[in-house]
Amino acid sequence: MATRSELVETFMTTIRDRNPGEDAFLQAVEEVAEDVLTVEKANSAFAAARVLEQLTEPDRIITFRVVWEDDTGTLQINRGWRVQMSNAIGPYKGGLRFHPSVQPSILKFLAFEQVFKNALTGLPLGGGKGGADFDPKGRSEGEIMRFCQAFMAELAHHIGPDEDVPAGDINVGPREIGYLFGAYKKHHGLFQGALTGKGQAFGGSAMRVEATGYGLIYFVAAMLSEQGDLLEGQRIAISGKGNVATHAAEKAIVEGARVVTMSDTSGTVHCADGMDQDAVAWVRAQKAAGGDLSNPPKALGLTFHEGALPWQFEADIALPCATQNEMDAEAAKSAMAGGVKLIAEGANMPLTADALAAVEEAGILYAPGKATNAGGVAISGLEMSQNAHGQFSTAEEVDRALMRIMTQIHDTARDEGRAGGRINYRRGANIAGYRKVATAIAAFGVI
Ligand SMILES: NC(=O)C1=CN([C@@H]2O[C@H](COP(=O)(O)OP(=O)(O)OC[C@H]3O[C@@H](n4cnc5c(N)ncnc54)[C@H](O)[C@@H]3O)[C@@H](O)[C@H]2O)C=CC1
Ligand SMILES: O=C(O)CCC(=O)C(=O)O
Repeated sequence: MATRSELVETFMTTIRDRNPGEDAFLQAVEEVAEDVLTVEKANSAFAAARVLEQLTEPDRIITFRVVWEDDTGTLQINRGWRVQMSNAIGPYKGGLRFHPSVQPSILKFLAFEQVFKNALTGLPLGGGKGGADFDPKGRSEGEIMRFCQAFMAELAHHIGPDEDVPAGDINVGPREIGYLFGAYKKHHGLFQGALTGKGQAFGGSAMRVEATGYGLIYFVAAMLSEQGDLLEGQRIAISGKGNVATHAAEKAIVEGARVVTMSDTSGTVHCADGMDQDAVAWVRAQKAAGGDLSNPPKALGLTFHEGALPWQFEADIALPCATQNEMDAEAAKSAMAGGVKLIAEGANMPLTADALAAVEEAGILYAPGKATNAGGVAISGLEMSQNAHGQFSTAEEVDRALMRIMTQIHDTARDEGRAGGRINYRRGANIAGYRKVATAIAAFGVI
């Protein structure tokens, strides 16, 4: 009988051959394969359906040209994509990212992760991801609007409330979703919930903006509670300055934790005593204005460290909330040397494979993004049902639902991940997400 690592190696050889050079995608697949291939092998229906192999091959990837005019009247050409990975348990669902680094390998890894994450929410959501290699940095409001409209002119052919429901991701927030939804509505002449993260004036859910960051903190609270510990008084190092980072910081402060860092590509702002909400609001305003964190007002009590990562400062908890592979093994070791005993991912796959190995070897608590940042897509799922029923929930109701869903994801990952007196949340999340999707795929027969 093949050992577990032989199983993974044989499987990954096929996947590598089929996806040469797609490093981020291969990294995400290998991490899941390590945990689920033995489950697949032990279940004859899953094995016969070759579920994991099916899930590594997107249902389709739509590629399109996006032509728009900049403020000087010059024609600009970008490339857009939508990776529709799996609709086994619901319509394709996942965000849109506008960033110059966007290309199919990145979107395939994000869409692959999204399949498992969405299954963990317990809602009927398939997995997808999309975006464009458009860089909004330095672009005017008019340019952003025209880009969004040109992007949607193509994407509108491929999405719809029962087909594929995009939302935001890096550089796609409420403003961009407004432009995208307006363009979708005009294209089809229909008012349909084909996007989530919409403004509440036109079908959006309360709390969608806050959901990913708040949900991350609810998940961390559940991890700590499992250890008989509390958030109150914990020093939390956060990376990033975007939607996830700032809402995680905001909620952590409300819960009595001390947020000691936030960051961007220019460096890290630090406050050993813990930032207040004014400091978080300033960080958020810098992101909105396209500025960096290099010059915090004195009154906020922040010190700026050019080029520094948050992981070189003392903390109890690390929440990487910026982007993929932002924390390498050296950074992870530095965080642990500085006192970090729990790492929970706000971003998608922010730890490199080596960082993950270092964290697991050290035996500290770790939870993967597909579990911890699922709050955003969960509230997107609730936005879809609110749109379908024409009935809207209050912020308090949505927040309660968010807490319930995050606690349920925590408990599911904990129960599947218990081994030898320890909890392996990575394994638990991978197996629980896989099982749900695999059961559906196996039921469909050969199709
Ligand atoms: N917005 C959402 O609801 C969800 C977002 N995520 C993930 O959270 C992460 C952050 O997304 P948002 O906060 O929504 O984006 P955002 O557009 O609001 O903020 C972008 C963040 O990414 C950082 N960033 C971007 N490129 C970077 C780079 N090359 N190096 C270092 N930092 C970089 C920025 O400093 C900023 O913190 C991403 O991994 C995203 O996929 C995950 C689940 C849901
Ligand atoms: O709400 C959504 O559909 C998008 C969420 C997302 O992109 C993510 O979970 O990474």
